[in-house]
Amino acid sequence: MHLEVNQVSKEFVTSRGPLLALQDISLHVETGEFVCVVGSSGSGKSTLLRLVAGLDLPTMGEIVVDGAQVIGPGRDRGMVFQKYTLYPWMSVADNVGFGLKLQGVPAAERRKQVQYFLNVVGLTRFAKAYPRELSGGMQQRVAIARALANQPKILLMDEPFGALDVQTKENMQTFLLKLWEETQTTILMITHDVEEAIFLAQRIYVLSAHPGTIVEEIEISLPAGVAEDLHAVKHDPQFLQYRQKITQDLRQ
Ligand SMILES: Nc1ncnc2c1ncn2[C@@H]1O[C@H](COP(=O)(O)OP(=O)(O)OP(=O)(O)O)[C@@H](O)[C@H]1O
Repeated sequence: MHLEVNQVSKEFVTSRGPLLALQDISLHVETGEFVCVVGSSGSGKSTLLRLVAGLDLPTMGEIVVDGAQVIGPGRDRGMVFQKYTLYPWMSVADNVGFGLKLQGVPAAERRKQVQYFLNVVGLTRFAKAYPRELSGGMQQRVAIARALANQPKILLMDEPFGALDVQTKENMQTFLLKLWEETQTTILMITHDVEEAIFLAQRIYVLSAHPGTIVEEIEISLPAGVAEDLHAVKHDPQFLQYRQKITQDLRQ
């Protein structure tokens, strides 16, 4: 898997004239990587992810996945949004299997896949439950299972934990890091949360606002002993250095 965003700009036409949301964005994600784009509100993060998802098209530049230009949504890119986007009338299992059903995967095979991915996100016991019976964090885990069930080349995550309370958010961050390590899923995630980005990503692009431009690319390397412990890592000198640098970049 090789995702490339090449010199992408996006201009919106608004009632107050043209608005340049993204300017000359170039980035890449390789197989198995966990990459975060961090930016403040209005820096164009959602716009960028929508372009990668193929939900909208760039004004200039191109987005390429494994040599093919993105011209619309595709199963090779799985999406997880901030708002829970589960179908309320479907059970958890049916939500996870929905994409497989659309693809025409036979019922028996579908059941196997659904079981597998529910197990991956630790929700086997809730297969028959309905979304309204689950907490926010659990619903987001179902959404992740649903995206993974389609076996995308890359998982695109738009502030997936933005709507969760602090405790649930921390649990989900730890969960996602473990899931990424175990499944070797390629992930591109956008967030405004600098600490979240440093904890999760191997590489971070910092997006500054008006217009959205990439001002920095940072490789993250944290000491093995604390890298997977969200609380310990926040006191690590290296972590604090990254945080200071990114916070400074965001203020530019
Ligand atoms: N469809 C649209 N039409 C016009 N302007 C838009 C549209 N979508 C986004 N914008 C503008 O583009 C800019 C970037 O918006 P975007 O939602 O991508 O930012 P963001 O970084 O995701 O912000 P937030 O973190 O607050 O969600 C904003 O100024 C926004 O008003």
